[in-house]
Amino acid sequence: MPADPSAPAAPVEPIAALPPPLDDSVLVEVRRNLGLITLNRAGALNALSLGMVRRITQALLAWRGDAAIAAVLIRGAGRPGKAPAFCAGGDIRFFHQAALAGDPRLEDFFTEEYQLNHLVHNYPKPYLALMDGVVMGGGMGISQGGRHRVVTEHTRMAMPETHIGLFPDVGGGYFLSRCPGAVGEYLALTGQVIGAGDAIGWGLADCFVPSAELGALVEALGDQPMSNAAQVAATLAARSQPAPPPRLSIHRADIDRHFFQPDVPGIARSLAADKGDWAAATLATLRQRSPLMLAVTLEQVRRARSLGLADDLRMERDLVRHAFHLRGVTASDTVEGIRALAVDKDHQPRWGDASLEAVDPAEVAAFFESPWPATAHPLRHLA
Ligand SMILES: C/C=C/C(=O)SCCNC(=O)CCNC(=O)[C@H](O)C(C)(C)COP(=O)(O)OP(=O)(O)OC[C@H]1O[C@@H](n2cnc3c(N)ncnc32)[C@H](O)[C@@H]1OP(=O)(O)O
Repeated sequence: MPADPSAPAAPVEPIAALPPPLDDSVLVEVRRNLGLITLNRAGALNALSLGMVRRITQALLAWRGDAAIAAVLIRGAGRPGKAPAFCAGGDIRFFHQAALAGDPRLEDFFTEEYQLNHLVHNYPKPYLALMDGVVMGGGMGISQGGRHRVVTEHTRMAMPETHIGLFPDVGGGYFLSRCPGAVGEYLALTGQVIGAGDAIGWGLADCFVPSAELGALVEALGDQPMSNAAQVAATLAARSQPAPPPRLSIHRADIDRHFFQPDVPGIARSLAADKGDWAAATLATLRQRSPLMLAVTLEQVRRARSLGLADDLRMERDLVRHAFHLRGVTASDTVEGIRALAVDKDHQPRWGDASLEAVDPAEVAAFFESPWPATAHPLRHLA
């Protein structure tokens, strides 16, 4: 069974002291002054396991104080003949299995992944994320805090968690709520996939490099002596190109009008009153999502707007604990959502609430009550 949340948490273990994983799911190498991390689990679109989170964390901590390392770059290994993937998020099949088995590594996963997200955001050296292909969920968590977020023509970016009855975690509240207007609410609730142009336009990426140029970029960064951030930026700028035009930005006024409504039923009513095709498709998407987790997600993004990263991650750590346990594991919309998408693959989740209107506001409020006293919160040490 998972640990009793009211019990004092064990002291936080220094991550650097953890043993490395036994497999090659993350490749870590140094090329002259570049620390290079390659997610190497292409068969699962580089979805993150606990071992991968630990290995990335270990490398970043080791390089943080290493004067020979001028920059860090993270990328995803590809599959021959298939579209590239950076990272499709946390390993949701593991979440499902571990939740049903009461495996305590599920709790460790979220604590350590959120710590890693915080480390990336606060990394003192240039951190480049090559977001070529799928970059979703946990993939966003290890890239959004980076100084140079590179997108390509293959980028398929999303925080798709409401699709699996979850909410956009890994700092999603923090970075989505910083998008312009109500774009954060829109992306969080719908899980809409965006490409390079919209990602740059909405502040979720910094520059565009064609996918075929990424190999040369890595070579250039790893071949030359580098000692400062300006050299890294110049090497990247030399290969950057103008981004392709955004596709969804034409809907910005509608996004703001509908997604600034006070609650999810209000957003649905506003979309229903709009006779356009985009509004109808967007409403249809919302109706497929977990009503409870839509309500939680809207509240999360709105609270996060006035939170710093550390407080946002602490809030998300509370929320993720509740997502699996507040209703009991077997009645959790998250467990059900993962089952439908990735385990049975029937794409027919049976959510706990019959409609958007049926969600109990008191239950939503309970998600925002921490299961831990502040002195025992698993992320109490994050500043
Ligand atoms: C704390 C962290 C939280 C999170 O990050 S929550 C997770 C957020 N991410 C997601 O919800 C994305 C889940 N994945 C998908 O929705 C789809 O994949 C994609 C849209 C990304 C791509 O779809 P397509 O191109 O059709 O590929 P495919 O056949 O679904 O995936 C190839 C293989 O990769 C596995 N896989 C993909 N994403 C994950 C994941 N996040 N965790 C574990 N496995 C994953 C699949 O199951 C499959 O595997 P097989 O070939 O054995 O059926």
